[in-house]
Amino acid sequence: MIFERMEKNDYEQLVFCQDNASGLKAIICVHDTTLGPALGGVRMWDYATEEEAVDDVLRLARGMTYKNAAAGLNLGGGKTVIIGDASKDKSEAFFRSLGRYVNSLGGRYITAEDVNTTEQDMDYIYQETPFVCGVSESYGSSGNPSPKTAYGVYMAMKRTAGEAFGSDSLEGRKVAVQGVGNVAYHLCRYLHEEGAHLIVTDINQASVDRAVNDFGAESVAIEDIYSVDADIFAPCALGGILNDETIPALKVKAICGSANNQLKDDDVHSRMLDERNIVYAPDYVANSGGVINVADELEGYNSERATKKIKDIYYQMDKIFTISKEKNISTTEAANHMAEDRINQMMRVKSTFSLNEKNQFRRGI
Ligand SMILES: NC(=O)C1=CN([C@@H]2O[C@H](COP(=O)(O)OP(=O)(O)OC[C@H]3O[C@@H](n4cnc5c(N)ncnc54)[C@H](O)[C@@H]3O)[C@@H](O)[C@H]2O)C=CC1
Ligand SMILES: CC(C)CC(=O)C(=O)O
Repeated sequence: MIFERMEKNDYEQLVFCQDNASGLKAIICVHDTTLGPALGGVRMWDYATEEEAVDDVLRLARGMTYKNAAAGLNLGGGKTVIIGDASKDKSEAFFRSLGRYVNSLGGRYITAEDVNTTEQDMDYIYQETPFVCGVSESYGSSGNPSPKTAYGVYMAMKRTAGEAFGSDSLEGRKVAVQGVGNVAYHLCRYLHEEGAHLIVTDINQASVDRAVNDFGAESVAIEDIYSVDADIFAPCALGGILNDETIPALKVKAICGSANNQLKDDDVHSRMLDERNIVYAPDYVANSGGVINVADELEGYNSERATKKIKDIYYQMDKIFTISKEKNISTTEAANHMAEDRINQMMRVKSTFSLNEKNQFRRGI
C-alpha cells in the first residue's frame, strides 16, 4: 500500500523515526533529489491517525519539489511531520532526537521551520546536525522564515490583483485572511500599510485580537471566512480548504495565500475556480519566499540577495498567468509545467559528465 503510493508519484524515501526516550514519533519524506538535496520544513501536528500523518508528509514533500524547482533553487523536495501536540510534547531531547535522524540521511534532506515549529526547535536540531536552516541569527543563519514568506505572498498578491482587477494596487481592497499566525501576521502588516481592509479569522482568539488591535482588522467566525464580501481570499492556515463545499460560497475574484496544498484536488478544484473566473495564485509559488530565504543560507546568508529573489515572485506569477493564457490551462497546471520543465532540463544537463570532487582521476588505479 505505501510502496504503491510512493511508486505513483515517484517518491525516493520515507523514514519512520521512533524514540521511546524522548517520545519522538516523526516521518521524514524525501520526494525527489534531481535538483539537489531535499529541503523542506518540519511540521508538528496532533494527527488523528498515523495514516493522516503519512498522507500529509507525502503531499507536502512533493509540494516542496515543485516549489523549489519553480523558485529556481538547486534543491529537491522533502518534508518532516511530527505526530504530537506542540503545546505539550516539545522538549530539547525531542528535537535533538529528530536532529540525529536528519543527520543519518547524510545531507540528502535539510530541515527548517513549518507549522508549530520555531527557531528554538531548529537550534536544538542544529546541536545534532548541520543539515538544518532557519536556526537563530546568532549562528549566522537567516532566522525565522515567516516574515520573508509573507513578503513573497504580498508580492504574489499584488500581481494576482493586477490580473483580477487590472491594477496591482491593494489600497482599498478587502482581503479575507484565514489563519493569522506567523506568516499572515506579517502579510496583514504589508496589506494594512498599503491601505487594504482586512477581514480575519483564526481558531486562536489571541491571534485574532492581535490583528484587530494592530491593523484594525474586522473579525468573523471560522466558517464565515469563505462567504464574506471581499475582493481577495488569503488562505494562511492549513491545506485542502478549496474544495466542493467552500468554492461555491466564495464571493472573491482572486485567491492568494501562504497555506500549502490549498486545493483539495488540483484538477477538479482549479477547474471549479476557472469556471467562476476566480484568479488563483498557485500556493507553492506564492509562498516560496520562506524557502528562498532559508536556502540562501547554503551560499552564506545575504539578506539583500534573498529579498531581491523573493521580490521576483511578482514576475514568476506574471509568467504563470502568461503560460496559463497561452496554453489555455489553469494557473496550477501552468506552474506545474514550469517546475517540471526545469527538473527535466536539469536532468538532461546533469547527464553530461563533469569532473568533480566525487569522481577524481586517481592515477595508478
Ligand atoms: N512559516 C513559513 O515560512 C511558511 C509557511 N507556509 C505555510 O503557511 C501556512 C501558515 O504557516 P505559519 O504562519 O507558519 O503557521 P502558524 O501555525 O503560525 O499559523 C497558522 C494559523 O492558522 C490558524 N488555524 C489553524 N486552523 C485553522 C482554521 N481551521 N481556521 C482558521 N485558522 C486556523 C492557527 O491557529 C494559526 O494561528 C501553513 O500552511 C504553512 O505550511 C508555507 C511556506 C513557508
Ligand atoms: C523552510 C520552509 C519555509 C520551507 C517549507 O517547508 C515550506 O515552504 O513549506
